Amino acid sequence: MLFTSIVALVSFVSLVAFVLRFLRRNSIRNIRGPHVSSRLLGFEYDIGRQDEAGGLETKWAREYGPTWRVTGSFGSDVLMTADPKALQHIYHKSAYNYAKQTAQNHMGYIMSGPNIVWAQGQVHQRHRKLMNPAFSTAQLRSFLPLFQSVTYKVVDKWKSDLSSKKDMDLFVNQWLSRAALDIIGAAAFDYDYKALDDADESALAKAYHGILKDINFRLPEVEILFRAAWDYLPFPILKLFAYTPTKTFNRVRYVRNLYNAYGRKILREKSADVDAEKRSHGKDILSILIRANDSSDEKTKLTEDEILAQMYTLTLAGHETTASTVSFLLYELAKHPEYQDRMRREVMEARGRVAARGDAGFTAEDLDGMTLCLNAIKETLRLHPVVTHLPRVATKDDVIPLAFPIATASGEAIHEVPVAKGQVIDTSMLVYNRLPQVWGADADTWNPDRFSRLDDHKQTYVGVFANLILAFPRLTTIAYLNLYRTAAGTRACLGWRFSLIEMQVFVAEFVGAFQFSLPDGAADEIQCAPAGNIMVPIVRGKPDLGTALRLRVSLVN
Ligand code: HEM
Repeated sequence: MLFTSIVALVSFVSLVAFVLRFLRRNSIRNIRGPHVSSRLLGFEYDIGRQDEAGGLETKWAREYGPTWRVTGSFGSDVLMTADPKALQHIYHKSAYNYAKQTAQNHMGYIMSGPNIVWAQGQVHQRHRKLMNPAFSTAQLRSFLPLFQSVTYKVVDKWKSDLSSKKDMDLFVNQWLSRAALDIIGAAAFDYDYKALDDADESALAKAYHGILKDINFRLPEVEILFRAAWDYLPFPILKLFAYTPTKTFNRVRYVRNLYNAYGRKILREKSADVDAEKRSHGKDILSILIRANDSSDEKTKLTEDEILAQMYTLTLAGHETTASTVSFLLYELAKHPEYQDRMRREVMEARGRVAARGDAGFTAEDLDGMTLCLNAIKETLRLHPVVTHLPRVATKDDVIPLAFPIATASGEAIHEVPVAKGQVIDTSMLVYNRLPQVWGADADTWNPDRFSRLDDHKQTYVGVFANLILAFPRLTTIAYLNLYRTAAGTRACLGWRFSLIEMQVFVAEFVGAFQFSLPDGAADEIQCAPAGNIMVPIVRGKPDLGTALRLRVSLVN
């Protein structure tokens, strides 16, 4: 009742603010686009209710071209785009002119406080400058032995379980998530989450499991409106919403309080002068961050709350993302046994060279030399981007260029879209990653060999890794390939190289030791479901199991 009253009040204030804003100017009215089922709830309701993430947006792009207009919450007009030039413009060329949308961004603040993913403008620049040194290539490569030792733990456990049976069915994503959590704990703050030892005993590991899904999956209508209204409210009011009495917010508060208790203790230990020797040599991300902070001037320093927020954010941003991506990759290998065999031969040949050298494990160069494995990672980031779409808001009037012209409602072909200050633009990495114009006629299918024929330097640069990840500079998304590249630029995923090395280790060790196939019924059971702006694997019809992707695992002969 209390919550409903808050929502009613917030919705009223927001509606007034929205109408005033709407009456001012609208420069995208002539752009064509689909109808949505509710003008009040907007397109987020429709795309959040579909079975498979991205199906609807891909259909829209095929009908209207890679840029279209769609109704957002409270009947607002949102520009949606997957156009490479538009993404490049928004994420690289004019990044600070496109701010994060409060309705979506503020949850990050409620979850972990003033962190780098939430920060904007100059505050973001300050966070990024202090955090960058901890993510240099040399620094991240030094984590390779850690990635390997955690991965061997899973490999040894599975081998031991398989010593008495031919095969077993596992929720592989849950194992990967626990392994990735142990890795980020050790790499980021030299802390052992003990998630692999016994997840039931580790309160933090248990609390984290599936949290990104739980706080975004199929939200009730009233909560969708509540969050949409945040766009129209000032920060001091937004801060109060941390105390919202609903299941979602209770969960967020529980995890944050639990985390704060551990985080403050770790931070105190790291910052204390008692172990100055250890502190000056600590190789974990937090130690590097504290050293960079100590030597920066007062104005640019991170506060204790900001450092704490980064720690929590790195944990959240850095484990389920990687675990889900590798799970989707193993799922694709189960469906493509011929590619799995080729990858395994590649891993075995590399192992032969490692043994001939007398080394114990792969070096970073060995992993980089495994082209088939690398292509499988790129292709999975392309077809199953964990972050499917991100909204941005124009902070001033601008003109967004297009690589692929679109026809307006009056039939005119346009090569750019003028946008007014305040315009919301939803950028779809998922649709970009499936554009036949960029990836070829087979863009909807998983085919890692495409990366042997594609020259990503000829593509419009959108993302770091393979031009894939908005978030991962050139290898993709626009972000990983072009995709990781898209949210690349100023706000590229800071952990993309960390995640890449981690994925290379997981893939080489798992494929070298195990065969993956689909258990009976799994083809119908596995669902890549939308949860807010991320994609999560769940068991169809059983979302309460949390994120879950079941595969059959057997030993390689
Ligand atoms: C497959 C794995 C991953 C994916 C798909 C991914 C995706 C993304 C995306 C799309 C963004 C941009 C978000 C936005 O602009 O709103 C981002 C930012 C970020 N990611 Fe990742 N990420 C991954 C792994 C990691 C890992 C392992 C870490 C940490 C070790 C990490 C740390 C961060 C941080 C700190 C940011 C914020 C950067 C900034 O705003 O300056 N990510 N990531």
